[in-house]
Amino acid sequence: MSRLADAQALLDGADLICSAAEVDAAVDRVAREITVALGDSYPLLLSVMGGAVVFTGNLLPKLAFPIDFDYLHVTRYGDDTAGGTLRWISEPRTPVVGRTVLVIDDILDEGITLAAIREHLLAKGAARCLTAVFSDKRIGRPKPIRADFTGLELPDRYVFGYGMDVRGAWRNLPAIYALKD
Ligand SMILES: O=P(O)(O)OC[C@H]1O[C@H](OP(=O)(O)OP(=O)(O)O)[C@H](O)[C@@H]1O
Ligand SMILES: Nc1nc2[nH]cnc2c(=O)[nH]1
Repeated sequence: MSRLADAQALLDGADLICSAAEVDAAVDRVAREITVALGDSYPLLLSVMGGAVVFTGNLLPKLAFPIDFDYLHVTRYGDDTAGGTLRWISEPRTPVVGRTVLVIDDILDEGITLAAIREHLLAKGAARCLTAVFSDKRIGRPKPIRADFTGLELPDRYVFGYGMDVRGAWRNLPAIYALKD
């Protein structure tokens, strides 16, 4: 099959688990919560590439207070559906020393990625490191970190859409889908 046909077959065989309207409502709520918590602190927002790109792009215009913005890039899934070793691809260029930092990511699954990022930023001198995730997967096991702001809880299935890929595809979907178990 071609890559195009492969990608279409993945979507056709998946379940819609969260509509675009539910996604948008969750992002609105998270934006309000972040505004209450951080509106006076001129935070540095760090988006975790590449999955957080859609959440970040929708969240930022809803924050009506001054922020600095930068990104970092780490990955541990690649095109796979199971996580491996965390790889740092790029560090934020903006110094974090003494800053209130808000890390923005698309999904908290086992929590390994976000816990490592938080530890790294605090070790580099961030005064405070908060985290906002678009989604938190109910994995039924303890995680090494809890997000300070969470959009949606998702079932323990491999999900995609709204920034999250399946075999590299479909980050551009406005709703959330899950592969069949
Ligand atoms: O909680 P964990 O089990 O550590 O998984 C969460 C991470 O997995 C995804 O990144 P991925 O490694 O797929 O990179 P990507 O953002 O480029 O897709 C996602 O964007 C999170 O950063
Ligand atoms: N696309 C995607 N990335 C993930 N990273 C960790 N869990 C997931 C998941 O369920 N889907």
